[in-house]
Amino acid sequence: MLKITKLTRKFGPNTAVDAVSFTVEKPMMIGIIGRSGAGKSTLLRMVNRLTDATEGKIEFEGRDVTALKGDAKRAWQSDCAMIFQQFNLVPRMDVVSNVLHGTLNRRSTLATMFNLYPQADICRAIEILDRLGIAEHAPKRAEALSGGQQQRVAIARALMQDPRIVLADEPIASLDPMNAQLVMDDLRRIHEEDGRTVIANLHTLDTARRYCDRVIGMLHGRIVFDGTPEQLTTGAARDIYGADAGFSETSTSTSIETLERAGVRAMRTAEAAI
Ligand SMILES: Nc1ncnc2c1ncn2[C@@H]1O[C@H](COP(=O)(O)OP(=O)(O)OP(=O)(O)O)[C@@H](O)[C@H]1O
Repeated sequence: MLKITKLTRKFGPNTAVDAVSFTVEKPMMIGIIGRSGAGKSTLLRMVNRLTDATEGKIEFEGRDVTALKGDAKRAWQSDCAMIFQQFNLVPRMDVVSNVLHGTLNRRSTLATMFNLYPQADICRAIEILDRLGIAEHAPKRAEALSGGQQQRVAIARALMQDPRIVLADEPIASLDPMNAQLVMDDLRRIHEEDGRTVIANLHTLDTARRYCDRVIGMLHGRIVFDGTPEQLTTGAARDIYGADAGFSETSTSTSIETLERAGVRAMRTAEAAI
């Protein structure tokens, strides 16, 4: 369904992404790992068409995504929603309006100017927030929510676009371990329950191993590993991080503790009461 061929992005003399090729045949959850500057963000931004490729091709179900312009490009950006490390919400706007922003690409300028949202969209936004366990925060300003809650609002905004692919650029890098787990659980559910492909840049090995069906490792803009979590041995990780024999996995660990599902549910219930 998604085919990336020799995708390259140069910034002046620096090649951020260097002839990257991979194919996603069926919906799955993919983690992209690698040290800082390996090219992970640039790769995701090219897939979403936020950044133009210098060379190479992106195809989705036979369609050349790299060639899309105007409305067709915006439609593609709805099909592959993006989630960012810093949530990118409008802080002073209420949660439900932030979620409704996910429909921006298919609304008229006039409707956007006057903040006119169809009733059906408002109901859907609340349903999505409810599914993510944060419906009770719908009227609050986004800035009043915790980081973990804000990232779940960002996920809700992405789901509002009904995307085929969800691209997440370091979605848990700013979160504490418990909230990181909630967000990763949500991304996994979005894949399993909705059949959406999730591609997430992750800065820690343990998260990639635990949540992903497939892990892609990048080093200096190139793919140096593409396999299952089981194939991601310490030796393979050492190659990805370009580390010497003293490489330690703990330096790439989030220490996400294994929280019992009941514990997570208890936290969600407590949050609902706030
Ligand atoms: N807009 C830009 N202009 C110039 N250079 C850039 C730009 N964006 C990225 N780069 C460079 O491209 C390389 C890859 O950056 P990128 O952000 O994709 O890496 P990354 O693996 O996502 O790293 P991090 O985890 O730190 O975000 C880096 O050398 C970076 O400095």
